[in-house]
Amino acid sequence: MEAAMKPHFFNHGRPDSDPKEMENCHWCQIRSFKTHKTIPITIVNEVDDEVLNPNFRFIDHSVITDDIPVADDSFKTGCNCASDEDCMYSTCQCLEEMATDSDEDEDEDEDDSSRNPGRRKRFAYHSSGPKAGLLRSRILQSREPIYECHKLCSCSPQCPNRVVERGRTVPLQIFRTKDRGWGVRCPVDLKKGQFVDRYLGEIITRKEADRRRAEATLAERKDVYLFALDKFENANSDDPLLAEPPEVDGEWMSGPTRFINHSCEPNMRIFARVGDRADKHLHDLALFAIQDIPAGEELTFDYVDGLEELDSDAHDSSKQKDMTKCLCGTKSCRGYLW
Ligand SMILES: C[S@@+](CC[C@H](N)C(=O)[O-])C[C@H]1O[C@@H](n2cnc3c(N)ncnc32)[C@H](O)[C@@H]1O
Repeated sequence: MEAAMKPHFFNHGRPDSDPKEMENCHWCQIRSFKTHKTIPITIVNEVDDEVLNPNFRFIDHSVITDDIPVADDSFKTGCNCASDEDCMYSTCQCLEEMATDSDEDEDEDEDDSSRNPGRRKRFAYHSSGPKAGLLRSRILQSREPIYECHKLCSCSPQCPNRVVERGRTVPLQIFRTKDRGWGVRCPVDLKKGQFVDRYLGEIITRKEADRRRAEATLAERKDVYLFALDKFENANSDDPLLAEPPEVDGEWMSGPTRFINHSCEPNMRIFARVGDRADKHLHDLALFAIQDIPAGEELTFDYVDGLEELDSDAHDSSKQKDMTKCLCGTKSCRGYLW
């Protein structure tokens, strides 16, 4: 690892540095992100001599491939709330499809519908006090999508309904585990309901994802990095992208979340987050802490969260021989990843 870092720390930045070498350097890639000074991504290996695959590239936003249509700006709409505060209430157009209002939320400590009966908070987050900006418990326990304001809305970038939109706010560290390759931890404490980061990658058609799966020598290896954007999948939809949703491939380009390992007792969960509803098929995969996570604890999520077929395969002895053994080490470990 030290040898791999040397060219970066001694050469990159000099006027005579090889631009190609710098382009392929992981440290140059992560240092180029505008968040690097305040919330850096770091890479450490205190276990062995492994380095990250040199063909992997760090990116700070997903790359939409040419085959994926993006809605024309004329089809996009934002809310026209008069103030940022208005974006918390059911009157905000961005929240029309949020399932229910917040007064059903047991731990909602700040709902003012009793004081102000015409206005019911509907957005996904707590709005004030120590929990401000954290996902509300009812949503945290559900698998409901999160609808947020975005850049075409009339509200400001500080709008309380733009948590994922504003991006990662905590540093992350990629570290070498003893038995599961690389993993990820956060050097600061995370709170239950706190947004951590998006899962990034190349956004490709399902057809292309199937082609890549078939091309990979071991299909299981490829599946590890492919996530379908299927929250709104509807086989009968006239919209081909909802009938056959795209997938995100994080194998060769992604952010730090691509190195997060699986646990059968995870401390995070992925939520579908929608910005502009015209681009629903391109919803974000947003990772949130589902419990308080102390600084330095490994971050994990359940790779088969809600996928009953894979879950039952893990208990089927005839299928187990072809499955990857799970080493999460938790009490409720299913024994196999997939
Ligand atoms: C998305 S990658 C996570 C990063 C990976 N550890 C690496 O070094 O690139 C998924 C792969 O990590 C390993 N992995 C993740 N969670 C695991 C677990 N609970 N038990 C065993 N292996 C795991 C498996 O090899 C799996 O195919």
